Amino acid sequence: MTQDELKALVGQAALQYVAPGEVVGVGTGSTVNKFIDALAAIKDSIPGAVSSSEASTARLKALGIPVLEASAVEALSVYIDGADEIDAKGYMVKGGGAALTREKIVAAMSRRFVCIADESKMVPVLGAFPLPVEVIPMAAARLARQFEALGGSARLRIKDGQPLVTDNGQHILDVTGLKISDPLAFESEVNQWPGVVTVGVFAHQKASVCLLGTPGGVRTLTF
Ligand SMILES: O=C[C@H](O)[C@H](O)[C@H](O)COP(=O)(O)O
Repeated sequence: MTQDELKALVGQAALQYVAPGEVVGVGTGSTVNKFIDALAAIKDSIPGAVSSSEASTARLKALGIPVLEASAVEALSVYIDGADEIDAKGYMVKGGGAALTREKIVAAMSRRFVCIADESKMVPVLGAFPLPVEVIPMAAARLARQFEALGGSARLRIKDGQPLVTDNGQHILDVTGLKISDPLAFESEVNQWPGVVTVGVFAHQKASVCLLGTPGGVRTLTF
C-alpha cells in the first residue's frame, strides 16, 4: 500500500469516533484531508466542525460541512488530527503544515485526541523530524540561539522565497538535532521562552488514541 492509501485508510477509520449530533474538532494536513473527505459522507449527522487552520476550513466548507468558531463552542468530545511523529506514549511532534498553534487550541478544547497517522510516523524518541516552533518574528534570531544552546540547529521556514507567515501572522522555526526524551518537561520549558507562540511538541495535549495505518490494516493504540 502507498503512504497515501494508508492515510486514506486511517482517515476513513476515524469516522467511528465522530458522534452523531456533536461538533467535531478537525486538524490539518494531508492525513486529515482524507478524514475531511470521509466526513463529507456523514455530514448531515453532525452540526459541524471546529477547524484548526484556514486550509482545513476551506476544505470543510467546499464539501458543505459547516465550520463553527472555536469561541462559540464550550468543549468538544473529540479532536481528529495527524502528526509528524508520535511515540509509544502518545506524545507527538506537530506543525509540519504550520498549523500547530490552532491545532493545540482545538486539542485543548477536546476530551479526546484521536491521532491518525501512517506507520512511518511512529518513532521511539521524538526529534528526528525538524521540530516546528511558531515564533514572534522579532524574537526569531534570539530563539534560534537558545535552541543552539540546547544542541539544536534552528532555521526560519521559507515559502516562495519569503519567511512563511502562519494563519496567526507569525513565523516558524524548524529545529533539527534535538532528542526530546522528556516531552512534557521540554514543552513546558520552551513554552516559557519569550517570543515562543507555540512549540510543536504535543505532550500536555497528547493523543488518547492513535489509528496507525499499516499494510495489514489499522492498528489502534490507546494511551
Ligand atoms: O501543521 C500541521 C499538522 O501538525 C499536521 O497534522 C502534521 O504536519 C501532519 O501532517 P500530514 O498528515 O500531512 O503528514
